[in-house]
Amino acid sequence: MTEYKIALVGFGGVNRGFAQLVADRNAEWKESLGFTVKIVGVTDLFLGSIVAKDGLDAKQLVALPVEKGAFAKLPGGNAEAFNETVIKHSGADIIAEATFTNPVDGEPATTFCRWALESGIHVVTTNKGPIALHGAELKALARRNQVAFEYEGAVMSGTPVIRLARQALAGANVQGFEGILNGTSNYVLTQMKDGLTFNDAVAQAQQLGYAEADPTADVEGFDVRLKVVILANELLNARLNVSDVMCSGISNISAQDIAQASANGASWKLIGSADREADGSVRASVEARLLPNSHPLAGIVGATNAVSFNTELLGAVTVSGPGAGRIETAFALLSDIVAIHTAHGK
Ligand SMILES: NC(=O)c1ccc[n+]([C@@H]2O[C@H](COP(=O)([O-])OP(=O)(O)OC[C@H]3O[C@@H](n4cnc5c(N)ncnc54)[C@H](O)[C@@H]3O)[C@@H](O)[C@H]2O)c1
Ligand SMILES: N[C@@H](CCO)C(=O)O
Repeated sequence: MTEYKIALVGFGGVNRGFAQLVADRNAEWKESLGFTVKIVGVTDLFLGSIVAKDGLDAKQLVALPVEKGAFAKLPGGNAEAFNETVIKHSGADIIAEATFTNPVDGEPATTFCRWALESGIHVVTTNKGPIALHGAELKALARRNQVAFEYEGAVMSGTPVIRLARQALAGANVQGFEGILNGTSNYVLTQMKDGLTFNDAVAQAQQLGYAEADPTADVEGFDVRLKVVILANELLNARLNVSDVMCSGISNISAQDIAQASANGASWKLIGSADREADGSVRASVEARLLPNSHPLAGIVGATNAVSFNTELLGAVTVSGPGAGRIETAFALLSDIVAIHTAHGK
C-alpha cells in the first residue's frame, strides 16, 4: 500500500479543506484509490509552521484556531513560517501549494514550486500565478527532475477541466473556448439580481471562501485572465502572456443594468474566451457580456462555473460545476494526487 507524505504550503481555506478530507477519508482512499496520505509538514505565513516526519494529526490541524503563530501551540510547532525547511526537509513526496495567487509575478508561490521540483518532490497546486506566468519553465523543471507538476484546481476548482480537455478531448481539435471561469464574480452578479448590493455580495463571497485574498482580482477580471492564459496555453498550444489578453471586469455593472437585462430576457456574465484565428494565432479576452437567456452560459448561477470547448470533431462540449469553494478545491488537490499515483505510483 502506498502512503504519500505531503507537506502543505499555505494553510488557508483550500489546504485546511484538504486536511479535512484526509481526516475524514483516508481509510476510504486506502480501499477506493489504493493509497493513503500522511501530512508531514505545514507552513503558513500567518500561522507558522510544523514538521513531524511520523505524521501530524489531520483532525488537530483542522481544529487549529486562525490566530497569528497558532502552530506554536502544537508540540514541535513554531510561530514562524519556515517555508523552505518544510518544502525541502520535511521528507514530503508531494508539496500541496495553496498560498495566495499573485497575478503580477506569481511569487512567492513560484519559488516554492521551484524549491520542491528541484528537490525531486512532486507539486500539486491550486495557485494560478505560477502556471499562468511561469508554466513552461516549471513544467520543464518537473520533467528534468522526473516529478509531476499538477494544477487541476487552478481552473474551475475541483471541476475537471484541464485534464478532461487535455486527455479526453485529445484529437478532437479544440479550436477555442468560452466560459464563466470565476465563482466570485458570478456569485456577485447572481446575488445582485436578487437585490443584494455589490459590496454585500462580495463580502458574502469572501465569507464563503470563494474570493481571492484581494477580491479586486475576482471582480476586475484579473483572475479569469490568468485562467484564460492557462487554458489557452494548455489546450490551444498558444504562448499567451497575461498582457496579451484584453481584460475588463464587472465592477461597472450596476443594479439597474442587471434589472434592465433581466426585464429584456438577458443576463450579464463575465466571460473568458480564446479562439484560434485563421493564421494560427490565438486571440483571447475577458469581458462582461450581455447574454440572451437562451445562451447555454446564461443560466449558470452562483459560484458555479462552466466552459464550452469549441472542437472540430464534436462541436461544442460544455462542462459545468463548482468554480470555487474550500472542499471543492481541496478535491482538485486529491485529483492531482490520483494523477501522480497513476503515473508514478507503485
Ligand atoms: N478558495 C477557492 O475557492 C479557490 C479555488 C481555486 C483556486 N484557489 C487558489 O488556491 C490558493 C489558496 O486559496 P485559499 O482560498 O486557501 O486562500 P487563503 O487566502 O484562504 O489561504 C492562503 C494562505 O496562504 C498563506 N500565505 C500567504 N503568503 C504566504 C507565504 N509567503 N508563505 C506561506 N504561506 C503564505 C496565508 O497566510 C493564507 O493562510 C489561492 O492561490 C487561490 O487563488 C482557491
Ligand atoms: N477566487 C476564485 C477562486 C477559484 O479560482 C473564484 O472566485 O473563482
